[in-house]
Amino acid sequence: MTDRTGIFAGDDPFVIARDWLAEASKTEPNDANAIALATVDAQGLPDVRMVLLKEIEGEGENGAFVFYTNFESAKGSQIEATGVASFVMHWKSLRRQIRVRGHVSRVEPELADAYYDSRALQSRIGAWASKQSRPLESRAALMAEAAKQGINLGLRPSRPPHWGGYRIRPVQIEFWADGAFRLHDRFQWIRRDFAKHNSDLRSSTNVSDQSLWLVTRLNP
Ligand SMILES: Cc1cc2nc3c(=O)[nH]c(=O)nc-3n(C[C@H](O)[C@H](O)[C@H](O)COP(=O)(O)O)c2cc1C
Repeated sequence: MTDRTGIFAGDDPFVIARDWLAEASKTEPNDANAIALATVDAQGLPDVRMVLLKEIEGEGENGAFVFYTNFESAKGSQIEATGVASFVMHWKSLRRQIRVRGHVSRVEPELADAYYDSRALQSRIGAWASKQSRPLESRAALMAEAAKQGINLGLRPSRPPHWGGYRIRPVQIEFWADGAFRLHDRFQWIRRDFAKHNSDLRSSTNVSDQSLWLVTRLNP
């Protein structure tokens, strides 16, 4: 049992996350959907950068977070090698954060095509022109490449094979809201199947409880 009320109330973390993001979209000056996405490299060294969260999909078993990028970028290589990522989003205007850890897979090509096609033409051309995260001789070289691609690709470019979406299926989601005197509220949602395989969490799982998530209030 938890004493979850107000902004923390609800049976599904994806519904709560969507509500919080909708609220933040009204109060943030820009990019309320920006997330700091963390991955690890082959040495286990963490890496982090901002990306834009493009979708909070579904709920329950089917819930997920989606962003788009270049598969051959540093983050792309790290995700392809490890299959995991985490992110945090923080809204200064609301004084709230959401943290997510999970498994990552590519979104279906048809879905990525649809999102790609919805973008501005210059952005679609940019996805072809940029070899994201690899060295670039000069800004002029990038502009020349974009101009060249623009001529070759025409007005309806297809999605580049190296560009698409990643879907994060969380094993853990935490909702945090600022409280007076640093006595913040924190609620951690952990997938029960994940908790069972994690020795630090196993003791807190109730085998008779069939719900998908184990929800725990944490000390600030
Ligand atoms: C607010 C903000 C939003 C961004 N959104 C994206 C994005 O959606 N996708 C992306 O590939 N890069 C995005 N970037 C750029 C990334 O932070 C990063 O520079 C780039 O993806 C290369 O990262 P990597 O070398 O770790 O792969 C964004 C940057 C900022 C500051």
